[in-house]
Amino acid sequence: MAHDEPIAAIATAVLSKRFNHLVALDRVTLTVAQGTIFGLLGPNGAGKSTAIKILTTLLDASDGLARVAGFDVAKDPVEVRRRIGYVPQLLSADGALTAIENLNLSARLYGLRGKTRAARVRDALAFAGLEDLGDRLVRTYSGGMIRRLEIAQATLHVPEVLFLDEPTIGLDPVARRTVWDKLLELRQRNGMAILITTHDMEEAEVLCDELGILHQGRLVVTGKPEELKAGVGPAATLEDVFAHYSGAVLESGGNYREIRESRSAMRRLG
Ligand SMILES: Nc1ncnc2c1ncn2[C@@H]1O[C@H](COP(=O)(O)OP(=O)(O)OP(=O)(O)O)[C@@H](O)[C@H]1O
Repeated sequence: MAHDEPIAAIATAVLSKRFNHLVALDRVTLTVAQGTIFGLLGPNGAGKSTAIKILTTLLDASDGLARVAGFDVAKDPVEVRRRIGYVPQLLSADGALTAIENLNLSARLYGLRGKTRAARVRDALAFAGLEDLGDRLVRTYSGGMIRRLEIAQATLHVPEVLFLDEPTIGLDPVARRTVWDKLLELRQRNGMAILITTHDMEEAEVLCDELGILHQGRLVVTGKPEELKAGVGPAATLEDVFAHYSGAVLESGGNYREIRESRSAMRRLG
């Protein structure tokens, strides 16, 4: 490998995870370049969340290697954590606090202080489009506003790689599009690499530069949306690609169990 080759945002080699006898991730080898928005697709139980948890240092792999922003997740987890942001599947903002309080809390956790902290919180509030609502309790926000706040919280320290687990599940089409715009803005402004999991084929097509399909823990294909479609057939849609590689057909709107879970989390906040 040439010395001046840029460090990959994410690089895994034969990464595996077993839960007792269940193989949740099976020898996954993947590279995501800096500045790429990568969409990880796959039916329920395919291993998407497990992959994100290993890459964000929340879970140990059973075998194989994973490097994020150039650091080994097993050997240098603290260095990895400094360089990543993570928006989990269930809501993470605190509904009993205001947006400004939530942002200040995250900023403290990232070790930001004084004027830098105040400036970052101000910028983050503007980024989330919540300047006029920063003093309101988050439980009064819509789902889209909460998601924008969570993305702002997860990027206060300007990470090199941002992970989002089903970022737009349960959002209406307008709110969903606003979240896409925010992610595109982060990529454009900071060259951030972004890895999302999704069941939403429109999201995969419109937002993602590259896709990977996980099926029973195995990464069965990766490529740009256009390449994947062309590989399946002349008039193939991404739904066809998904069905071809995973044998699964998506119900419209994605997975219902998850939508129910995210809605019940929103109810808890409200
Ligand atoms: N802590 C755990 N203990 C045992 N099994 C687990 C654990 N976490 C995940 N699994 C199993 O590992 C497999 C992969 O789960 P994972 O949550 O990564 O899938 P996913 O692709 O994210 O699915 P979904 O789309 O439903 O979120 C599933 O069979 C799941 O039941």
